Amino acid sequence: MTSSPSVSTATGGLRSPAGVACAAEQLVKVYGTGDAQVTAVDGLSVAVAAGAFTAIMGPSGSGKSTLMHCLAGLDQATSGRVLLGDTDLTALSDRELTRVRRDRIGFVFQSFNLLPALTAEQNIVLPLELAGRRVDRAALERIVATLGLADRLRHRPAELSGGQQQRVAVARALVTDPEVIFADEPTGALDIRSGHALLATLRGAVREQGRTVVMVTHDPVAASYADRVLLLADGRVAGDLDRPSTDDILATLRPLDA
Ligand SMILES: Nc1ncnc2c1ncn2[C@@H]1O[C@H](COP(=O)(O)OP(=O)(O)OP(=O)(O)O)[C@@H](O)[C@H]1O
Repeated sequence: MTSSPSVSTATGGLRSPAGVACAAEQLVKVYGTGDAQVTAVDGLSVAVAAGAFTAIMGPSGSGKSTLMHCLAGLDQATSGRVLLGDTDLTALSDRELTRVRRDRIGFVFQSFNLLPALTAEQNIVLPLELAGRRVDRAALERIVATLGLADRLRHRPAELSGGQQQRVAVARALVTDPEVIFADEPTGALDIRSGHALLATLRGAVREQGRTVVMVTHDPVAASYADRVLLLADGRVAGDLDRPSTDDILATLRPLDA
């Protein structure tokens, strides 16, 4: 199966950028040199729809993290283009890329990545402070209320459960109102209940607030929260599922894992 022609083109041309939050065009990422050379992403083209929840799945080593890191401007492409809106990230200087990551992208990592010395609230508003932006108290209160964190704001990460810490990380990703939120195994360190609550929150952010979320996951149940599941194998798109069930995902993954 190849990627859906309505959202990506095999030739890498994005004819209609409207509604596309970010895209890879003929993206190649090679690590190392000589015998140690690994092609992690192999000429992949995909467009991620704005206002949608996209999951990226695939066997270990299929290039999921590499693709996400390139889309998020955390890793440099070897060739091809990476677009965030109309901005070609591959054409930016390091300084410009840092600014794009800070101002236009939100991140949620498996390991929460909260600063232990700061309270939950200080962690949440940190990206705004780093960018020299004003904290919009009303927007902050809305995000905090949606995530059920209102009575936890003065606590430090060590005083919070894993699920609460990850909700703080999601609040931190939402607070700058980024164009895309990238989540790397966001439920990997959570128990099942907290994991489902977090996924429901991410899905709510997409459905109710029109946010765009791209999530790498190994978990077919987590991926079933997404509007679209991209399956990678050997650095290429090997499947592209529209609102799949967990069973659909398992059936498509099985031959790739073999
Ligand atoms: N910094 C690096 N240096 C060298 N090789 C790398 C580097 N990062 C990734 N790779 C290689 O690139 C390939 C794709 O890795 P990547 O982490 O993107 O896969 P993945 O699908 O996210 O895997 P996993 O599910 O195990 O996290 C793998 O063969 C990996 O060993």
